[in-house]
Amino acid sequence: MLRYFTAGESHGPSLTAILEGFPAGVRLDVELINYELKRRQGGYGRGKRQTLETDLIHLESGLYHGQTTGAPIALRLINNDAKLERLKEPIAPRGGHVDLAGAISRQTGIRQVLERSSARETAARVAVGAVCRCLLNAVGIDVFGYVRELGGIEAPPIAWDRAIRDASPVYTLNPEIDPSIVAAIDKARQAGDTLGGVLETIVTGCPIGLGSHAQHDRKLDARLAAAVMSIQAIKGVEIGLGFEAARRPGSQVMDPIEYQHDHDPNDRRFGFRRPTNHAGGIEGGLSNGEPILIRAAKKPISTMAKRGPSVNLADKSPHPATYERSDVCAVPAASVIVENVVAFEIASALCERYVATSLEALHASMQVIHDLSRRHLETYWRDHAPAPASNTPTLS
Ligand SMILES: Cc1cc2nc3c(=O)[nH]c(=O)nc-3n(C[C@H](O)[C@H](O)[C@H](O)COP(=O)(O)O)c2cc1C
Ligand SMILES: C=C(O[C@@H]1CC(C(=O)O)=C[C@@H](OP(=O)(O)O)[C@H]1O)C(=O)O
Repeated sequence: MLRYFTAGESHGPSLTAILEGFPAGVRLDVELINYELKRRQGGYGRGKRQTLETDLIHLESGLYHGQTTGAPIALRLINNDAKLERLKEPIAPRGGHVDLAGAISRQTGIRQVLERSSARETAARVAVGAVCRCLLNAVGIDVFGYVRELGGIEAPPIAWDRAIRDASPVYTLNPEIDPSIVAAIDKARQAGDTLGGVLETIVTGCPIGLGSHAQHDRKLDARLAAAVMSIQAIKGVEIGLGFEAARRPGSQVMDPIEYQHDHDPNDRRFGFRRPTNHAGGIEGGLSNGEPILIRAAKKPISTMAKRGPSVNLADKSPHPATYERSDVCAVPAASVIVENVVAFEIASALCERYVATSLEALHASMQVIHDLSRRHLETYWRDHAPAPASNTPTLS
């Protein structure tokens, strides 16, 4: 199992993450990690802060000649806009933020709680996820995300192609590609308002059996949902059809099972095919070999230039919520964050399933378990199939 912690305030000197349990022998691709960090900083609608920060990874432990050693990996990101001690205390808590509940429950000012709950922290989580991608890439697992909807406008379907995704307006500041979404963000900004959206992430190449059917906190869907829900401003998570499944009869939800006899012996699905993937690649808490589909809803940014109603905490009189420099839309950034927290959860489930303390051990263990499963499929039901006229009781 992998685990990580993050530390750091939004305007403190730096963000730190410590990742533990990561296998030895993985070459960490610093360019890939910095690319993910850069993608998180992008997208149309972000505020001035992203022009001040240049998120570059500092790998401070757990490496020897560029390869992981199996020891905890410490990751650090420097905040250019570090000015925590000079920032003013907000007087009117912002709805939708930790401000009021945090200050009351911790007996502090608002500043002490908002600095830590800020989504600046997600830079550290993306760095952790990007490290995990280095492991996933080595075993043929890919995690890919995109914006599905923004401000109620459906984004054009995006091909599963990185070049196309990265050229999309939701990841760049190029307004020509999807003018309606860009116009909606501009309109919200002019009105002092903000926009949310819907994100989709797809994991391909997952072997069958990540997660657990046997214990609540090890189910893969539960772990993914918790991880995605823990991202700032995410308010809904669906796997596969999600809420749509509740509206359909069973016959339009259950994915048929088919078998391809002439499949490749190394096929991670052992020849089984599902013509639909309404389950989103997870059944009974286990990955089933189909692409894992996760959808997340991001609420609009709560800090609005037009300032919602609040209360002055000094005299308790009505007062507009404190406004600080803020994003108008961070939906594209949230998509990158979802991808990377998902990458961590998949890597963690992978290390757990294959008891991997090194990349070499992971490869070997994946092969051994694959061969074992093939043999099992060939022999178990041949040896255990009930006789045609058997009296074996069935449930009725
Ligand atoms: C990438 C990203 C950027 C964000 N930027 C802002 C921002 O500039 N201003 C703001 O008020 N909230 C922003 N948020 C949302 C807040 O962090 C979040 O709403 C807040 O911490 C309260 O948490 P909750 O919405 O999960 O309850 C951002 C969220 C994400 C994921
Ligand atoms: C700093 C980041 O996002 C910040 C997340 C955030 C919030 O309240 O969540 C508020 C803003 O902070 P600031 O007031 O300093 O501009 C965002 O810029 C980042 O994503 O790197």
